Amino acid sequence: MFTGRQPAILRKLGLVNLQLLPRLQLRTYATSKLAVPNNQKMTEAPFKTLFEKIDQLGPRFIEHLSNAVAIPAVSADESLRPMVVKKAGFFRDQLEHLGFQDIQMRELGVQPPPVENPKLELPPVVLARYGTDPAKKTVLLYGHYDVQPAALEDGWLSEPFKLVIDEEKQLMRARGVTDDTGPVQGWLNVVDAHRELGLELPVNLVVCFEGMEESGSIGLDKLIADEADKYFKGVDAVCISDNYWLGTKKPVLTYGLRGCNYYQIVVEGPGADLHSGIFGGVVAEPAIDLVKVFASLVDSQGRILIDGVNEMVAPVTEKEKELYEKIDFTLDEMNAASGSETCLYDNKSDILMHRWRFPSLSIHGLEGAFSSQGAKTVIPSRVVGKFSIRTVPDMDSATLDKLVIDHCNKVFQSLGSPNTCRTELIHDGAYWVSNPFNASFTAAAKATKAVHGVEPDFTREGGSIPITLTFETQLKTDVMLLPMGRGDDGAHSINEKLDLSNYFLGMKTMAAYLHYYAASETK
Ligand SMILES: NCC(=O)N[C@@H](Cc1c[nH]cn1)C(=O)O
Ligand SMILES: [Zn+2]
Ligand SMILES: [Zn+2]
Repeated sequence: MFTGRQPAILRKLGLVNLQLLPRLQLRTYATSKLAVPNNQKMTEAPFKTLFEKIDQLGPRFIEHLSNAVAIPAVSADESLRPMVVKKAGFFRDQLEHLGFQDIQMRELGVQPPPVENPKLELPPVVLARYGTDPAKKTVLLYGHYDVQPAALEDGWLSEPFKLVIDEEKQLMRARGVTDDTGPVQGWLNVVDAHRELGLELPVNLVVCFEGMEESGSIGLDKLIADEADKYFKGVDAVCISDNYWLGTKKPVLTYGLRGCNYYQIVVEGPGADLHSGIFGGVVAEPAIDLVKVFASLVDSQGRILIDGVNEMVAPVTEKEKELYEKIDFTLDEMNAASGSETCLYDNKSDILMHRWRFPSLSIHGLEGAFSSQGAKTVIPSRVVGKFSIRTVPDMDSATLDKLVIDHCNKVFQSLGSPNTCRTELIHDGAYWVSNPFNASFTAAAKATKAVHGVEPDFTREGGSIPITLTFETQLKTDVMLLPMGRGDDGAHSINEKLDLSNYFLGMKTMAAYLHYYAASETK
């Protein structure tokens, strides 16, 4: 249990909802089983001490996270690029302070089109290593320090770039707490806890933190390919903590991701925005053309209507069907996470299959059109529609691009509009499916059992981490996804949160994973 000093410390940091402050009690997230594994190496580094140290350093770990999320590092917003760079510096400073070596801020050059500012520099990739002992295994930790956009007026309960602790719900709220600033900070805290104890890390670490993940990891593929035999030489396993449990109670380990091809449709016409009373019914309106193209992409049941797309999807096998039945998940959990009863499917298997192994098409937004309160009577002269397709085995990315662009061109042609329309890919990232039967997954499963007292479910994820497949193929190594947050954390949404228990138990699981992996029989 934290001491009575905690609330004052947190108040000084401005971390709590002040009305709730007098009742604030940070719990110690005791593990259900403080295992000392039956392995010689592990008994030298008993978890009990390590886990107690993680709890004891709680205020420091929350303060670091609070400082990190205060930097609005939104990679999709060109005007905020200096903030993304600032956040890279924030983590570099911590790495330095923690004794990491060979710290490099790798520049990736100018961001390729489509982009507003043709001279916009990509944010740096932060590389660092901790230890170079040839007798130890080497684990590469990948994470991203950029975040999705967020604005108070979208419906946040508090400023999105200010960490607030909700004492009643025992959670932290801010953009990035779960995706992916919390887990990135968590890894550094694990190193911090070892150092505070004078406890040697059981593995060498290589860190790769990027600032463009939420915008397709532009530029990172090349760096990884270039460094596979240099900076990343000798990496035995890659661990990524950048996804979520399926539900809210049971920890999971993840062996699959969907890919994501993100497109924009640009429709242009009149020379300027026009008065609809003067020009309405007289000029061809770009927004009308755009919604017609949008409407041709997908139906209200989520079926993709672009010829040839569904035909690329690998068929469902009987063996695969059994997998879904074993997963701990319910329609109620799905509804709770979406805050609605809008699910298109009424049973677990269909939900999981449509989340993990079928493609989906989402319409994200419309740039250039009136979107404020009130009733402005304008005809926008140029609109840009944004949509993406989550991809799955065996879809081919280049073939998909061609099918999508041909489809949009064909539909626009059929409108007979004098406007112009072009569809282009903004960025893409590959899907990834791996085999969860390797030393890294086994170590993570043991760590989960030791910390949470339950065996994890093995899941796939509907989201994407564009660089995952690149790590696997370029480094010729196993990649394992070890999520920290829960399925209802609201990543990318309003009021993104990370439960305090997930932050603390997550760090303990990360720490235990490193120890179990070090002790495994693989090197
Ligand atoms: N936590 C992973 C995540 O949120 N990934 C993003 C990555 C992305 C962004 N654009 C395309 N892929 C996701 O939306 O899945
Ligand atoms: Zn992420
Ligand atoms: Zn994300």
